[in-house]
Amino acid sequence: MIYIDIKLKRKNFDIEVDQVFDDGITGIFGPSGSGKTSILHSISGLAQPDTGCIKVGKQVVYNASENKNVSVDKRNIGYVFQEGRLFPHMTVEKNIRYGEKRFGNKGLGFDQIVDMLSVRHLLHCKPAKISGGERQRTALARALFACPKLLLLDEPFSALDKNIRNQIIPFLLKIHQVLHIPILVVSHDITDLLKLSHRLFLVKDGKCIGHDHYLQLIQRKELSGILGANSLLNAINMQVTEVEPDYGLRTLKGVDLEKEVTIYCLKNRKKYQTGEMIKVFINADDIALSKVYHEDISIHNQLKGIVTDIIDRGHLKLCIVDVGFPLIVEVTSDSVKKLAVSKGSTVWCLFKSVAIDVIGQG
Ligand SMILES: Nc1ncnc2c1ncn2[C@@H]1O[C@H](COP(=O)(O)OP(=O)(O)OP(=O)(O)O)[C@@H](O)[C@H]1O
Repeated sequence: MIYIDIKLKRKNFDIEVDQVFDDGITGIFGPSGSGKTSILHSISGLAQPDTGCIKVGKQVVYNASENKNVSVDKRNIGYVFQEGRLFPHMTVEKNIRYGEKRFGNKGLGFDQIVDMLSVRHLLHCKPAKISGGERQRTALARALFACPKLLLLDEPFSALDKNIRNQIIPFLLKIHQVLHIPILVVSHDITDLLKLSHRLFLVKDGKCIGHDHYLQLIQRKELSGILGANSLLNAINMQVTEVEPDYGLRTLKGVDLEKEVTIYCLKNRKKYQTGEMIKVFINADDIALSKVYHEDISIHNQLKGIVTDIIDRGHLKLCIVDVGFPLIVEVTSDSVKKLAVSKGSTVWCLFKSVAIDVIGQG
């Protein structure tokens, strides 16, 4: 847990945050200049709040009233910046081992970290000779080797293209699975954040305007300005149950759901194996609604569900359909009227097997 109750003067406004972050992965999202980095800097010790208190796990790292301000290197917090900030004159190995001298290593061993982040083959290279994604993995390995109690990631993907981002995300999920430490990630791309976590912390003008599950946040009309500008995304944990090698068609089963949900996915880029845990992403506007099941149709996925909520977005409506998990479906208001869909209606949610994006969970 991270407890943060601080005030910090900035040029155009004051940062005022009074929040508790759980031990999961939290995505921090907000307009440029809204104070996201200032909040991470306050937690890490790179900025000193004017008043308040910050506690990371059991350790009070800052308390203005007691004049307590633990220095950056004693806070045991891993911080990974946008461009990794590796030492250019050191090899990947020396970069990773750098934290050891200052903090010691009481957590994962060098080999375990190197294998977890797949950087063993790079150990003798200098940062200039490796790719952006490899540099970010090295920066993550260096942060982990210092055995942090908390990991802060400030725009860790922004210098990377989409394919490389999708390669880094499974490493972050794996880090969280293995270490169970809280991770706060700042990104201007909500899709990246949702690939990592459902929990979002929304910031505007230095204040928290929402800190909740994505599904709860999109239901709040006043947040549509900040969240509505982005394509809404469904993110579901699933397991591969069957692989059809000839067609690349995979059957995926929902994990920890009330009822079994099977969807079909066509992904040839990576060969996922039966039994593998993956995350599945479907854009809300790639899903169509129907009041009937269609026998003769090429669309592979038709999930039956009950509409639990309809959120008004002007000429668009967000239908939340319980198909075993809450599926967000974006359709025009006109379609909702034509189909006479309302709360409690039974509907089929249709989406093509190619409309699904998938990342492994490591
Ligand atoms: N050291 C500082 N002293 C005073 N004001 C600052 C300082 N650093 C940043 N600011 C201002 O505080 C505000 C918040 O900046 P911050 O970098 O925290 O926002 P951000 O949400 O991370 O922005 P971005 O998404 O563009 O990186 C901005 O208006 C910025 O100009």
